[in-house]
Amino acid sequence: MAAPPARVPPPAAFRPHPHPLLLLRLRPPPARIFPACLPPPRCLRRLAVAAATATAAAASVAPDDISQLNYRLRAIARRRDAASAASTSASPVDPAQAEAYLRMIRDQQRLGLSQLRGDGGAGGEAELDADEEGGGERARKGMAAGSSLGHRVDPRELEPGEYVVHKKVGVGKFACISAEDGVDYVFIQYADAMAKLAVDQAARMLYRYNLPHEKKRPRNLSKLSDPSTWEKRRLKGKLAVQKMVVNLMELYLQRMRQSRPPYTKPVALDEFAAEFPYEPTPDQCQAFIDVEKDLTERETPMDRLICGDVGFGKTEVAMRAIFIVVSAGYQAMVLAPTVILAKQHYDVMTERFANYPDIKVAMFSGAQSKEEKDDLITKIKSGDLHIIVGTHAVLTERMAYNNLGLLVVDEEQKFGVQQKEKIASYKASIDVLTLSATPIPRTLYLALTGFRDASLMSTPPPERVAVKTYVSAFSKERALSAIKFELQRGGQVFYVVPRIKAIDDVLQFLKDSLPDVPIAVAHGKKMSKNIQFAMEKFASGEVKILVCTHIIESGIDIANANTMIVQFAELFGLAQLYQLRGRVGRSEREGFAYLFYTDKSLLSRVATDRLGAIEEHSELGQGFHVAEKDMGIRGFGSLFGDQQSGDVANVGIDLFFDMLFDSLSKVDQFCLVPIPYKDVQLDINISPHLSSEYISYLENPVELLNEAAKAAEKDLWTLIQFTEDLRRRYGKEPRDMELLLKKLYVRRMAADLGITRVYPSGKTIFMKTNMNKKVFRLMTEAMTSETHRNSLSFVGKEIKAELLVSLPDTLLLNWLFHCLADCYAVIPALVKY
Ligand SMILES: Nc1ncnc2c1ncn2[C@@H]1O[C@H](COP(=O)(O)OP(=O)(O)OP(=O)(O)O)[C@@H](O)[C@H]1O
Repeated sequence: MAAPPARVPPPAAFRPHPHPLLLLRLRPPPARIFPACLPPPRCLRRLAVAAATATAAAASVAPDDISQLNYRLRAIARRRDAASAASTSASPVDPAQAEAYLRMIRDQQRLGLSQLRGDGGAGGEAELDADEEGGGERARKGMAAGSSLGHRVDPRELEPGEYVVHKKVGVGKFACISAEDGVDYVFIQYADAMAKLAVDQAARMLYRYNLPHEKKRPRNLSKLSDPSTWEKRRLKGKLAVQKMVVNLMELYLQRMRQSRPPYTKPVALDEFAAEFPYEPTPDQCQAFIDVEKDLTERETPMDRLICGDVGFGKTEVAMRAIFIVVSAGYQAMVLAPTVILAKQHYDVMTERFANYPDIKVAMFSGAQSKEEKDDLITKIKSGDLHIIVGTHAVLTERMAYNNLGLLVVDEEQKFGVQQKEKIASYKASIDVLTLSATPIPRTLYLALTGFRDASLMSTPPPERVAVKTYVSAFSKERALSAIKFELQRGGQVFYVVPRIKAIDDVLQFLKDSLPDVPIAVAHGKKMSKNIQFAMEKFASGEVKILVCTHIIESGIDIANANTMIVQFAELFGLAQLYQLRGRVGRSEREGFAYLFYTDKSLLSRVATDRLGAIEEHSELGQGFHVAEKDMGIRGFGSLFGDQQSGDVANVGIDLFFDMLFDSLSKVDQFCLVPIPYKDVQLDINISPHLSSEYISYLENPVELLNEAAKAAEKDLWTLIQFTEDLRRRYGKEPRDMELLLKKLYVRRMAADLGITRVYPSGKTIFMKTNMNKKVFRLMTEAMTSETHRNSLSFVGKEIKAELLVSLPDTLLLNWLFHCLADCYAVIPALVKY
C-alpha cells in the first residue's frame, strides 16, 4: 500500500478577520468521534498506521486552502460565540422567524419614534416604509415634529458660521440670508466658492452638520467644483450606516433566538393591580401591557427598558412584572445602584406585597454581617425567599438561586463594567427589566431604532407640579431663605455638594445659621449602615436637612423633601443635575431646586451650557430632551462608538440619522436568499479522477464520495466536518481529491450566496445571482482580499469577476474557491437568514 498522504495540522495563526459582523450560519458542528462517513472499526488498525505516518509528515506541510478556510470560519464562529453570551442555540434563524422579528422591530421603531416625538404614532408608518429618495425626506419631516434628533433645517434659524450639509454638494458653512430681486437666498460658503440657494429649496436640501449645542468643526469643507469627492464621502457614510443596521439586527436576532415558555397570567393579577393606590397614567398603563405581553405571550426572555422621567412611577411597572413571575413560582432579583435605593425599594415592595404573605421579600447588601448574608443565601437557595432586593452585592459568586426568573435593574448605567457584564450574562437565560430615568444616549438610540424593546413613560402622574429651578451664583442668604421657606411649610431639604471635602464647611454654615434644626450627613465614604441610618431618620422626618453628595441622585423618593440646594452645581453633569432635581417635587407639593455655581467668570462653556439646559428644561417630562442635549454637549462620540464617530463626522449627524432611518426602513433588503445546492450550475470543466492508489487506500470509496456530496448538499458546516473527519482518518488527501472537495465547497458557497450559475468567458467569470446590489456592496466592502474585491463588479443580475489573464480550469476553480470563501466569510449574519 502506498504511504498515506500527510495529515495537515491546523494552521498556527491566520490573519484575524477584521469585520465585526458575525455569522448566523457559521456555527461549529458538535465534535463527532465516528461520523457516518467514516470507515467501520475493522479498519482502525490500518488507520492508526496511516495516522501515525501522517502525523510524522505533518510538521513539514504548509496549511492548504481548505484547512485555512475551515479554520477561518471556525475562528469567526468562536469569536461570535464568545462575543455573545446569548448564543446557545445552534439553529440558524429561519426566514419566517426572521420575518416575524423584523415586524417586531418595525413596530417597536414606530412606537419608539412616535413616543419620542410625542405625536401619538400617526406618522410612523409612512416614515419607516418610505422609499429610497423620498424616505429620508419624509423621515426628516416626521422627526421634526417634536424631537431634535433628525431635524429639518429652517434656514432662517441658522446662525452665521453654523455648518450645514447639502445632500448633493456636501459640507459648507452658512453665511447669511439675503434678498435679491425680492427673493430670499441662503448663502453657503464652500471651500472654493460661495453657493446661493433659494430659501425654500434650502429648507428641502439642507441638514445640520452638528447636534444642537455641538460645536464640532468638520475636517474640511466640500468643493463646489468637485462633487465626486462628496459623493464618495456620502456613499462611505451610507455603507457604514448599513453595516451598523445589520450589526444591530444581528444582535437582536441573536437574543430573539433564546426561548422559554411564556408565563401564565396569574389569576390574582387584576386584584394586585387594583390595590395600586393611584390612577395609573396612560404611559404606565401601556408599560403594564407591554411587560405583561412580554412575559405571558412571548417565548423569548424579556429584555425591556422602562424609560420614564424621574418620579413618573416606574417602580409600579417593575412590581407588576415581579408579581407575574413570582406567582409562577420563580424568584425575582431587584438590583439597585446604592444601598439607600435598595433599602427604599425593599420598603416599597414589602408594603406593596403585604397582602400576599406567601411572597417573601428580602434585602441583601454589603452592609449586612457575614452571618446575616449566609443566612439569606441559604434561604434564597432553598427558595424560601421570593423577591431579593439588593445592591451589586447580590451579584456575588456565592449567590445561588432556587429558581430565578426575573431581574429588575434600576439605573443600569450606574453599575461598573464588571457588574454590567454580569447583568448581561443574565439576559441570555432570564427575563430582564431595566428601569431608567435619563437613558444613556446609546440606550435611547437603541430604543429609538427599535432594536431594543422599550416602554417610554412621558406622562407625569396627575397633580405633579414642575420643579421651579433657579440657577445663580452662590449666596448664603439665598440658600438660607430657601431652606427656611421649606422648613416653615413643614418640609425637608436636600443640600447637595459634589465633593465630600465640601461637606464640613456646609455643615458648619448650617449649624451656625440654624442651630436648632436636626441635620444629617450622607456620602459614599460613610459606612453603608451609617448612610442607611441617616436616610431612615430623614425619611421619617426626624432629620430636616440632609447634607449629601450625589449619592442620593438615583431614585430616592421622599415626598416631604421638596427643596434642593445644589452648591458647586457647575461640577455636576447634566444628567446628574437632572436626576438630582428629580428628587424633589415628587408629590403634589411644589418643589424648588436652587443650583448655585461658584463664580460666573470661572464657568467653562460646557458648564454654562449644562446649567442653561437644566434651567430651560424645567417642565415635567423633559428627560429625553435632556438626554439629547447631553449628547449635543458631549458630542456624537458619546452616542456612537469611535468608528461610527468617524463615519458621522464624514457626513454630519443629521444626514447620518437620515440614512440610518432610511436604512432601518429597508432592513429586509439586506436579506440574501440562499438557493438549493442542486440548482447551482458550475460551468467549469473539471472532473478529477482519483488515483487507484488512493481509491484502494480508502475503506469504502463510493460510499465516501456519496457522503461528501451529501455533506455539501446539506450545508457548509457539514462539509467542513466531513473534510476534517476525512483528514483525521486518512491524512491530507491527494490533489485530485482536494480538487473534488474544492468543487463541492465552491458549489456550496455559491448556493449560500444565492449564485445560480458560474461560467467563465475569456478573462471574465460571470456569476448569476439573486443577491441585490446593496448586499453586494456591503459584502465587497468587508472583504479582506483587495485583489478579489477590486476584481468584482455588479452588473444587472450578475457578479462579474475580471481576471488579469484567462486561467486554465484548475486554477479557475482555485480562484473561485478563494474569492467565494472571502465573500462567504464576510457576509453579515442578517443577509443569510
Ligand atoms: N399614577 C400615579 N399617580 C400618582 N402617584 C404615583 C403614580 N405612580 C407612582 N406614583 C408615586 O410617585 C412616586 C414616584 O414613583 P417611582 O418611585 O415609581 O418613580 P420612578 O419613576 O421610579 O422615579 P425615579 O426615576 O426617580 O426612581 C412614588 O411615590 C409613587 O408612589
